[in-house]
Amino acid sequence: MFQDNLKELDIVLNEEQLKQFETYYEFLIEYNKITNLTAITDKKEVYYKHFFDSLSLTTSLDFNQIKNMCDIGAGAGFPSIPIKIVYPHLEVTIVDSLGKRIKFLEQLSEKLNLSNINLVHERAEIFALTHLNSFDLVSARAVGHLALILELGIPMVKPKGYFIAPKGSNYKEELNDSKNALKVLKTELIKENTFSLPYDFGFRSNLVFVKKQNVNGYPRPYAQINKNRL
Ligand SMILES: C[S@@+](CC[C@H](N)C(=O)[O-])C[C@H]1O[C@@H](n2cnc3c(N)ncnc32)[C@H](O)[C@@H]1O
Repeated sequence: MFQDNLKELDIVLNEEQLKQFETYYEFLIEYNKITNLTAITDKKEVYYKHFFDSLSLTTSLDFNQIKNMCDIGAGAGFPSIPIKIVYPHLEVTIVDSLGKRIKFLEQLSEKLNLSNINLVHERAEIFALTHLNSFDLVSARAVGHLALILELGIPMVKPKGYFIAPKGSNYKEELNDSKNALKVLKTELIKENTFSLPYDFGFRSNLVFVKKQNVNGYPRPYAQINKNRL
């Protein structure tokens, strides 16, 4: 059962939070019939591949010490909305380039009674330019190669703040290909939290980085990022 499995993550949900996850699931499935949000619709799979997987980030850092978080390309809200349900004190900013996903998130936030949440329809590389050094934590799940998401996200992280990249089984290769990005962005890998989702739903690795100091000139315009990855 979801509640029992969450003990692995040191999470105990109260009645209200359990209901929020139920509402999240129901609204996601309903909205998914008219707008493409997720290919995963089976209830157990949504609870583990989306909710549990998102919440797994919380074992990597002490989230009580995190005040604000930016989630790049959250799509249907992963990983930041499940985290926000469990840590309501967090100020969450979601930046997604697809307006229909932001519209879904606006309605979802209302249904879940979430406050202190900013939903921005914008490309991250544009949004970042006006939000440099602003967040305690930035994350991006399933948005692209590690070097790409580091370039989009690290400029927004406060110096000494964190970036978490949830990755799959090819994480070592991506890390290897991101050595230059880490050097240029003055960022260091501090943890590799590897685990398997319950019920054999897959292998995951949450890569935790710390930004050592401010860095100027990033992110570059998207055409440049795409043409010449760091
Ligand atoms: C595959 S979905 C992943 C959604 C969610 N993070 C998850 O794990 O289920 C990628 C999302 O990133 C958004 N995206 C891709 N590139 C982006 C960019 N440069 N800036 C903002 N959002 C972006 C897309 O619109 C999409 O919603």
